[in-house]
Amino acid sequence: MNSERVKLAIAPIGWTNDDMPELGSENTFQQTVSEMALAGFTGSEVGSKYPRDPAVLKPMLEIRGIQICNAWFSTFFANGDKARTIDEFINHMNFLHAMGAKVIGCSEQSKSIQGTTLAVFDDKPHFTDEEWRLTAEGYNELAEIAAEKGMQVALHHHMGTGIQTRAEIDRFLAETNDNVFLLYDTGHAYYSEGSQQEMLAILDRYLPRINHVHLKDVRDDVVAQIRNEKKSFLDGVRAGTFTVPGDGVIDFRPVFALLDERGYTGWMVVEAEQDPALANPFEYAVKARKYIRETAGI
Ligand SMILES: O=C1C[C@@H](O)[C@H](O)[C@@H](O)C1=O
Ligand SMILES: [Co+2]
Repeated sequence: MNSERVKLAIAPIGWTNDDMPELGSENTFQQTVSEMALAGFTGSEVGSKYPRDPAVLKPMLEIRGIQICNAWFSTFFANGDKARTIDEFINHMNFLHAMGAKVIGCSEQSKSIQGTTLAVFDDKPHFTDEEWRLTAEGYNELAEIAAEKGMQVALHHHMGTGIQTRAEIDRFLAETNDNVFLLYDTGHAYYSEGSQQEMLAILDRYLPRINHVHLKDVRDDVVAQIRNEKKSFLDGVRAGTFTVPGDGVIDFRPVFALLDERGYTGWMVVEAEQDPALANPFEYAVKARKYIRETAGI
């Protein structure tokens, strides 16, 4: 891959999991960002332990050679919560803008079960036509707001949400304007669709609308257990659904080849939430960095 076009980041969720803050509560912000840099990454997303004042955060990252490339934002358009979503989005966008990020990765969380004890496969929400309309309208508006700052909005397809499956990604991108992008997460695409082929089909079809990439690997045996035993998304994370690229079932070589051939420009973010007591975050960050160097050549 071309390191002029593609930059490598890692998410803090492997050190401290904001969805379950008891996982990795002992890991400090400074340890997290120091280990990211030591493992060879130049970017990060934002975790709950990061100082939220850009004047404080920026120098602490700059000294370690780390840039902020994105931070998760939850939207609630399908619920009809447009005014509150847009207000909070503007604050979030201004923070990311001050940090120099170009992308705002959002997830439509209306009716989401990702943080609950419900079965992730059986109990996921399905939007009505009206909920789809509200969601598309909301994202079109976010994209316009972001463009005023020279930024772009991306939708993170996610297990347990109304935009999880390949068909739901198709519908979202068909109903939104071309300036609404997709945050492509290998782990969620594989987990939802169940195969490398389907995961790659999403990437292949929507590459021109993909402006941010999350690299997660998946443990197939854990996914099978979650499906068969009707467990929740978070049960899966605790049991080890996800791991770093090169440590699970996904072959990342075709992912890197497609991105490279089609001129993808932006960040690839290693994002592998697992229990830090079982998977030492620094060790796994080094493992991921080595695998990417060997398979993507960057
Ligand atoms: O981008 C992400 C952020 C996390 O909070 C989430 O649960 C994870 O699975 C993910 O892909
Ligand atoms: Co992700």
